[in-house]
Amino acid sequence: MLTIEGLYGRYGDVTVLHDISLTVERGSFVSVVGVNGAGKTSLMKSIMGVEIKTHGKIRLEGEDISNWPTHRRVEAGITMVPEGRRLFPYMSVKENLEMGSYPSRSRKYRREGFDFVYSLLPKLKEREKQPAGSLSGGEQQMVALGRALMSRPRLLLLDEPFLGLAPIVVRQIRSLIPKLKNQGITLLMVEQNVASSLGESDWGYVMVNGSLVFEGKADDLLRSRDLHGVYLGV
Ligand SMILES: Nc1ncnc2c1ncn2[C@@H]1O[C@H](COP(=O)(O)OP(=O)(O)OP(=O)(O)O)[C@@H](O)[C@H]1O
Repeated sequence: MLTIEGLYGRYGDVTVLHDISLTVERGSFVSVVGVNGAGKTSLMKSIMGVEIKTHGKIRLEGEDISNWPTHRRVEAGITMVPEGRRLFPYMSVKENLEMGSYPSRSRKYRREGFDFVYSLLPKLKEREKQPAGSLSGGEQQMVALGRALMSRPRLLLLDEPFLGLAPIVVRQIRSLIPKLKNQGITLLMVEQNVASSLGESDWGYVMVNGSLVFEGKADDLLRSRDLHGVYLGV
């Protein structure tokens, strides 16, 4: 679904991503884990084509999208749930969801988007008239996820979806992952929370200082001493 080869990313003169190569198989769930400042968000932004200047190849189902503008990448089926959710707090849940749809497309298309999101996240239907800012952190994360799903993505990027959430809410969000996979959605998640992300994923990468330093089956990585070394410095 997604192949990245020899990717470098920079802000101005400062290079923060170094020679990244990564593959996400269609229908899989892949995690990239790393500590604060490792470059996880920069990787997500590179795939979406926002903010960061990149050099290297990004391919979606074999097609080179490296130089495509962001809107074209979204139309091709990639969407991102950004770190910190970035909701519009004074707008209703429904209006926030609508922001993830295409105003230019038919009403039927939008209705189908809502049907899809509400079938996966029924609680949002109950809350659709409520201002998004009045919801709990976990519910807001669901709205951010729902907004990303409105465009019916093939590849969903999740940037630290568990940040600041209570363990019970983390479990609720994790339980959605198999449902998303059942809908044919491929997932790439970046997280600091190793247990919550790797635990569910098919394949994992470990990022340190803007480079991917190990990869492997999630279970093997979770047991590896190297991973503990990255996190604990031992
Ligand atoms: N817009 C920007 N301009 C300049 N440098 C940036 C910008 N955004 C991030 N950086 C730098 O790039 C590096 C990687 O940051 P990034 O946000 O990608 O890391 P991260 O792993 O997502 O961290 P966090 O968990 O804190 O979100 C850091 O050194 C950061 O200071």
